[in-house]
Amino acid sequence: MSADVRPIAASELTQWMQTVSTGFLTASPVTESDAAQRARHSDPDRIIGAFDRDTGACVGTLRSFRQELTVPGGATVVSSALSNVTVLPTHRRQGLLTRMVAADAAASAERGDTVSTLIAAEYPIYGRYGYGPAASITEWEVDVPRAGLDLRRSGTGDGGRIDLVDTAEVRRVGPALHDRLRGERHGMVSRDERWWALATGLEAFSHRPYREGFQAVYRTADGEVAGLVRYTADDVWADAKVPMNTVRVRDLLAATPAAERALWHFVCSIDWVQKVRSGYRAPDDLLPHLLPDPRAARPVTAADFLWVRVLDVVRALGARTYAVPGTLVLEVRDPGGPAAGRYRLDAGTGECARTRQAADLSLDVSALGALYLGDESAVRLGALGRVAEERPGALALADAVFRTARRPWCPDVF
Ligand SMILES: CC(=O)SCCNC(=O)CCNC(=O)[C@H](O)C(C)(C)COP(=O)(O)OP(=O)(O)OC[C@H]1O[C@@H](n2cnc3c(N)ncnc32)[C@H](O)[C@@H]1OP(=O)(O)O
Repeated sequence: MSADVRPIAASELTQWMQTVSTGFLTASPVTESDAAQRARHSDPDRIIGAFDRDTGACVGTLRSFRQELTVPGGATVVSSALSNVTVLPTHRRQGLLTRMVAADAAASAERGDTVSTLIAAEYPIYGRYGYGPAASITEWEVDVPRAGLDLRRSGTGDGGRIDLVDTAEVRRVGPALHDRLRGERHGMVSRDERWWALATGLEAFSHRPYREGFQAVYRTADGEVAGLVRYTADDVWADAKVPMNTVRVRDLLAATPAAERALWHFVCSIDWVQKVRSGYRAPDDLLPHLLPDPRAARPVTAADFLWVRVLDVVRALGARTYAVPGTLVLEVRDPGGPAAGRYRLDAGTGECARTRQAADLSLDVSALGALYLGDESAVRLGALGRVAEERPGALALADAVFRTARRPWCPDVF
């Protein structure tokens, strides 16, 4: 079976979306109005399909879009974010994904994007294309009775207040709060107006209906919005009328430690709620330690999450800040890719440039992606044979230079 890989025509969008749906094991049909919605919010040149030459059917999909990724220090770099990657089970392992990624990477290089990002469905897929796991997540389940919070009274205890709000208020205050937070937290990615419309049910695809929930805003004593939580709850009662409900946090943004504490205490002290699922948080999230008994928060998922592929090493390394000064010469392997070469990073000034000096470390571009946001340790990658030390002491220096005090956090699936 041979196939053509190319940007799709507008008339092929419904079929393309149906292929995405099938690839993601969703059986519900995609409608013309779903396609019209997707068309309104996508760049048509960046929707790629693989088409079977015998049947003309769309058998593979990949879409990219412009995203801003916050790097250590608070600056952002432009990323080509990959999404909706599927190949039908009838056409898998024939190299279609490889061809679609190559088509998108060529366009990305032409645009001059600094990195490419994605949320990997499965670990083994993307390393071969130069992506490295750059930010991990942990989800906790809080056993509310064990947490030891005072469930008798509500209130923040810090002069701030929490109010339940409607979704329109979330759309009104959410974007500015998110922008404030992503200016401080590396690993976060931009959200556009459409993101908020989908998250709050203003828009929805028919094959992916919106789930109604609750939302609350934290304001400081001065009335400034400093936190937001969106959550859903189930309605489960066990025998003997024991409430067994679980709250699932869909989004919790807090610009200050006070807001973070208040919002977690709020969701962990709602009547009838036995368990709180935190959603995907950074592995060093404060949640467990905001509870009188941190052991009440049990990690239920700990995994890689955001993957980064560095495309332009000079711009990528020049955009972030570094924990300590020091110079490192990196030999980056990227066969046939744009990142290949030798680079000198001056962590003191934050400057990075191509060089002919002898390398201190050599590594694949995927290992550079893993180091980029400060989540991974160069020493650990050295022990795993993924970074080679060409000058004694260079691994330890790279460890100190690249690591960050807080771990990166990407709260969004895209
Ligand atoms: C960013 C996102 O959207 S993540 C979502 C990814 N999509 C999914 O997981 C949906 C279900 N899976 C699929 O649709 C497909 O199996 C895909 C897209 C993962 C892979 O598509 P394919 O066309 O089969 O991949 P392709 O044939 O190009 O594979 C290239 C290489 O990757 C390997 N590979 C591909 N998928 C996997 C996998 N899931 N696990 C391990 N190896 C894999 C192949 O074996 C092949 O290796 P080789 O070059 O050594 O022979």
